[in-house]
Amino acid sequence: MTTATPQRPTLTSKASNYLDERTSISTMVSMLGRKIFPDHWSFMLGEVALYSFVVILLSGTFLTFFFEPSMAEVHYEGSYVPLKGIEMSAAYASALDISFDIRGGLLMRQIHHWAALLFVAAIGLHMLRVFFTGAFRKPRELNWVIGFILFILAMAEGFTGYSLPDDLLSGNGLAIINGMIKGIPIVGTWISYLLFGGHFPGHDIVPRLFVLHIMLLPAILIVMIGLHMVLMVVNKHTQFAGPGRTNDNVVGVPVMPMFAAKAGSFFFIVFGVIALISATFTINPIWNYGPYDPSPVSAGTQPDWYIGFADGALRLAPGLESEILGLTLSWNILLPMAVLGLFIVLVMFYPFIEAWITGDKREHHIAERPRNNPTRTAIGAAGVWFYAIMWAAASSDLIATHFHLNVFQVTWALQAMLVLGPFLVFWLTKRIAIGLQKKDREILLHGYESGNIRRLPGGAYIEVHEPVGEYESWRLKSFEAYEPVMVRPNEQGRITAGVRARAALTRWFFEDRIAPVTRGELEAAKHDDH
Ligand code: HEM
Ligand code: HEM
Repeated sequence: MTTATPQRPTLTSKASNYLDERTSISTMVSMLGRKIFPDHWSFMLGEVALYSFVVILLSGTFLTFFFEPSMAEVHYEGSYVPLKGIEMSAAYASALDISFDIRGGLLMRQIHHWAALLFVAAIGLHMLRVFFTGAFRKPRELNWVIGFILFILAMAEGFTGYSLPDDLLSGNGLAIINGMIKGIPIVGTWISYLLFGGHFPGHDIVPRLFVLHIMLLPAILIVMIGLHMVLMVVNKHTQFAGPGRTNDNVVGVPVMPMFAAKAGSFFFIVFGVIALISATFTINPIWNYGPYDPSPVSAGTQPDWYIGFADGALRLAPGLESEILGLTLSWNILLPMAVLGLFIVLVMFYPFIEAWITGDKREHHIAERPRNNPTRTAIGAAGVWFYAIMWAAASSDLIATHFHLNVFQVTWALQAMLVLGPFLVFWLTKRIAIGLQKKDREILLHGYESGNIRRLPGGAYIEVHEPVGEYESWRLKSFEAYEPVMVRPNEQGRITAGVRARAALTRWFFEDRIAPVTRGELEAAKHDDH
């Protein structure tokens, strides 16, 4: 008989015991390790956002070592010959040094910039995925709001970063912001004075934006992303319908080891793709633009893609001004600011607005197929259209020059598309979604059309339908019934205007609703097919 010799503790086990005895971290690690993640390609978008943020942090830290956030005037003496001896700010000179005289500097600038572009794109698509699958419904409304704040913070990070190198483009961007601020009646001029430390452009804006860009905003972003992830774990992830997947379970792979291995490798893929793009495609060649000078106005320039919608909104606003009590009201600035503000508030609080309209207080853990909620999908499509037109309008001059059109006509066409387009897109999307629902109903009840026509002994012709597979049938059947809210008098027995408005909205939301297939209908269909 042999006795097992006790194994000597290894250095790692000793270290982990030491840590665990002092922090009880093992409980958390094992809980998190057992967490289940469902699998669907669209859940990758949030991950891309997360990993590109890590790339931004790494490259941004590198840039901070060499960037000089100062608007003190210097004469450029670096190795880029065309700008030699030119007067510029220390910030612009240091960004040129990073590009030409610091080893790996240009690649890092490009990695930082490309990662920022990808970051905001991934967030935008992630947000659309969450919206169109209804993943923002109870209990995830708060995480939607946190996510939306992240989106705003990301745009603020992008704008402040873009303004740091103090080249002609970043200066033009700041000039637009200055104009917008000054357009606010009464307080505008004062706010501009405070922000720029005197007359625009002043000498303070770059160091101020630098503090925001590398310290305050990233710190808030990191905390909010942490909160976003904690809430995601607490609420559990939604999953698409399938055999064995219910509102009360999550089917997928555990974090340890499968998901962690997958996520780890995916991080390196995202990093690799960003590095490859950055090594091969120029972004923001500031040496071509020259230092900022308020007098030259460059034509055909574009902001980073995610700021385009704000620029476009300004271009589409009618050039109206009125004077009240000696105050000039610039509607060309106030109107787009009000419309954008309203748009942002509506998107941010959409989960609460929809829940109020539908009166739905249930928890939802199954991601909805966009067609199964035609009104929401149509609202989303109309919103995307509205955003896309404002975004396209940021290039109205380029559209005109490229297609040899009159820039005024391009603006009028875009204005019409901005105002009328959302209604058309809403109607069209809703009809398509309802059409798809009807098709799903048909498939579920009678199977797929096979195109195979048979003649029966009695002479009649029938088309043979192929039965739906088990997985497909789960997908088609997973359709939650929604009911419009009933109008009820309040405690005083009165029907208030609020109740009436809610009733009208709920009717509108559920208009042309397709009811889910019932068990009775399925049985009857089976019987018919026999
Ligand atoms: C810095 C930006 C963001 C990062 C890094 C991020 C990251 C993530 C990740 C990794 C997930 C889990 C995987 C997935 O579902 O894709 C997730 C889920 C989620 N995110 Fe974000 N997100 C960000 C912004 C947003 C925005 C802008 C919104 C909405 C306005 C949002 C709303 C949500 C919601 C509701 C979930 C839970 C989804 C579910 O359970 O199906 N997030 N986020
Ligand atoms: C979501 C977060 C961030 C976004 C979207 C972002 C975006 C940008 C952009 C677009 C630029 C202009 C780059 C160029 O010159 O072509 C920039 C510059 C810069 N960023 Fe960031 N950034 C972020 C976070 C950070 C962080 C966390 C740091 C520091 C740790 C940082 C440090 C810098 C520095 C020093 C510059 C100026 C250098 C230069 O322009 O060459 N950034 N950022």
